[in-house]
Amino acid sequence: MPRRYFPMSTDDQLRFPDGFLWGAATAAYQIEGGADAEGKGPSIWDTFSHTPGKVFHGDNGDVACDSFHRYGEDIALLKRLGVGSYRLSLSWPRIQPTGRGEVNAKGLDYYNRVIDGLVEAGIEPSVTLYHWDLPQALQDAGGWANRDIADWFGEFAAIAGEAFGDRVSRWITLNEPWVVAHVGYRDGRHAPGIQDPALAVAANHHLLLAHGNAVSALRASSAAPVGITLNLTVERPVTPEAAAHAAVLEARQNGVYLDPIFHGRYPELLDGDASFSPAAAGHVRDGDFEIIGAPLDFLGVNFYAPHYVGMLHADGEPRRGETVTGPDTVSIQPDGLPITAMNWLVEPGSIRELLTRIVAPVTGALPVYITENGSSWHDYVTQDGQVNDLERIAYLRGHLAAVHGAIADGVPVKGYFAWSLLDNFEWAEGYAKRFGLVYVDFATQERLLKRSGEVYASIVAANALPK
Ligand SMILES: OC[C@@H]1[C@@H](O)[C@H](O)[C@@H](O)c2nc(CNc3ccccc3)cn21
Repeated sequence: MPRRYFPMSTDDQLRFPDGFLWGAATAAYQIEGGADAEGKGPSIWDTFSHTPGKVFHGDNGDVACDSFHRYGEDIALLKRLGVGSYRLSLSWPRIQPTGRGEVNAKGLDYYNRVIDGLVEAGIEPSVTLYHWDLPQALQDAGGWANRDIADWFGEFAAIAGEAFGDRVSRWITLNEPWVVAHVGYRDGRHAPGIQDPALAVAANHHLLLAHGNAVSALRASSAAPVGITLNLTVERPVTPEAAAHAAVLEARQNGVYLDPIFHGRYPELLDGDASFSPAAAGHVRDGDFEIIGAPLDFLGVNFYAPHYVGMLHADGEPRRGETVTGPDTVSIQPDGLPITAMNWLVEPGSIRELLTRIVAPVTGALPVYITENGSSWHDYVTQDGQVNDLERIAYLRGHLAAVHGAIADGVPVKGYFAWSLLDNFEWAEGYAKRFGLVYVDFATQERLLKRSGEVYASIVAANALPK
């Protein structure tokens, strides 16, 4: 990969390339509330969050950050941050209450208000079509395990493209299809809460078909660039013996999306493994890879933390910091690395490794956006009304420096979206885990810019990271 030179740093700061896109991200179910407002149909997360035992503390997204009503406050906060773009997602059941056919005009009206407000504020709308909140009526028809969903999603994409395509600056078809398939259908920690590897591997393939149909539908209805967002993993073997296992884990999470999209096949490393490879499970039909491989304008990458993996000791006993993950494998929490409130490791160099070792060899000159990166900490408001989230600031600075390093290595990273603009509904963790640059008091819905938000705003304004 050619090393790209531009005056990227001076003695006291790391300067990002001119035109680098700074943003912040959210998702519909996590911030909107208005769960049944103005004709919105139920989503699988409405169902899941109201199912006892599924979400911490019994939390749900009925109100969330009340952005259905307070989107103007959110836009004002985006302006305060000075970001060039806001990554939001559309609630499919707010636009199509049953996921097929009838369109809810009031649902379109809401997103028109938000998108018009962003455009008026000079902030580019980066719109994710699907961020996990499937219409419940489609789940009742099999959800992502039903191959017909590829057509249902294509229809939804066409509606969105025709309604908003004249003002959207970039489209993301899916957010993290791996989580949708494997956390929703394999381990069941997320909606729809299914634990069935066969359905998970089917969903893996149908999500890609749906993605391909959405690319075509958006191309027909909007001039804006189109991409997909993948949560790619960095698996670090702690011994040479664990290297093969690490490669399999990366194939199971990265390869099952990167390879079909960019290489027209599933990972050879998974050949014969019907529980992870849709090809081995018999889901691939003639013409599928032509649909899935629709050329993209960019790749979105979500990344938070690396994983360390090793082999179980001969005595079969996991050591301190080791968790058994298979007959002879363990995941490892290395000593000495900070961990966030989500128990995720803080190791900024891993995002540079992800971009240089895993992404760039596949995407080449294709633009890459970090569509999510951030951290959760035990934030609180001090007596003098501040949130001094120093750990989040350290995480942010470390990861931006590493992204800067990847750019210097020649990876064409064109933008960075902080996760998240707001503290919000953190899926199965409910409101207990805060990722926002803005603190939300859920009792009053008051928003308060954290110290990290102030620091991010200064980085954005300078297009540089002070050393
Ligand atoms: O958990 C933080 C965010 C979440 O709020 C976003 O909606 C979602 O896009 C997101 N993805 C990840 C990374 N991947 C992941 C892996 C397993 C379960 C959940 C998320 C983190 N996050």
